[in-house]
Amino acid sequence: MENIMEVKRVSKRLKDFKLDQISFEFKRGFIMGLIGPNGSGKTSLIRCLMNLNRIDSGEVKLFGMTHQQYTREIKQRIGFVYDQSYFYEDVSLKKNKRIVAPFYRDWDDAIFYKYAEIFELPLKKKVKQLSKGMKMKFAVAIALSHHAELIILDEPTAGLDPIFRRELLDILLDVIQDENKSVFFSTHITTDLEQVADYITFMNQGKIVFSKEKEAMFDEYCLARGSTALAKEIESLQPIGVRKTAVSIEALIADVDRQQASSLQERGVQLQRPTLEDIMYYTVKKPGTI
Ligand SMILES: Nc1ncnc2c1ncn2[C@@H]1O[C@H](COP(=O)(O)OP(=O)(O)OP(=O)(O)O)[C@@H](O)[C@H]1O
Repeated sequence: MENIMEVKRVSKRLKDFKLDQISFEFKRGFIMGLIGPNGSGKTSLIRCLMNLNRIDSGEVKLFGMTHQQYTREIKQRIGFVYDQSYFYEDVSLKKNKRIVAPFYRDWDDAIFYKYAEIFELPLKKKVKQLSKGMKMKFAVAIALSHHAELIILDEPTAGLDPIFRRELLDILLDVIQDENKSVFFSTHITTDLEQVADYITFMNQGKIVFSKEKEAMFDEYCLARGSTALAKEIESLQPIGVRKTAVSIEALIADVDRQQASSLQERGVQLQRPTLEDIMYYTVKKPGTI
């Protein structure tokens, strides 16, 4: 499958913050999740992808095109859900839809009304009268209504209740049933990514920590647990991060081979598959802190 997105050594300074040499690729037909702690640069990166932030150096290619040459064409082919509501607050949903639709060459009213029904959108209400979840649903309905090949969402599930969230994730999964389409979204809710993402891109302090296929990422890491008596054994494996209490030690380890694993288990170390949250926590956590 071809790349729908190619980001090469992208840097962007924003006062005292810097996106630093960001590189990753994303294939058509999949879901990629973007994670990272607060302030790691997820929104800034998404703004670069949308050309809302002009990059200082490097290259962003979407559908094989750069914004410098083809920004209008690129934006036609992206359904974008921004982290702030960008609709007219004092205007009804229906009117907002009428304002937005003409910007898109392939706008499809039938799809919009299909989602309006699924989401139970109160089309006559003003945007300002909607709950946060409803605003998000409206933004998603708009993003899905112009046959976009790539849907980019900045924290779409933030502040949504579990039912809304599950519905939205199902819709994103539904989008990629069409192999031509892809979804790229940032989130803090790592379990959402465990459920739906095919690829994970992890940022910290303006840099990419990794960008990997999800299952390959899980295969690479392992969580080791034991009593403090096993601390030396566990620490000799040069863990990425360690958490100690008075009685136990837990550590995230990369690239443990089978032989090492069985010898650790024989000595009483418990090994298990980490969650995405474990991987994030131990990678970001400074050594020596609790
Ligand atoms: N226009 C700007 N001017 C100056 N600094 C900025 C600007 N936009 C973002 N920043 C800074 O860049 C850093 C990264 O912010 P960004 O919103 O990209 O992070 P994030 O990973 O999306 O965070 P969160 O998870 O909290 O939403 C922050 O320190 C922020 O203050």
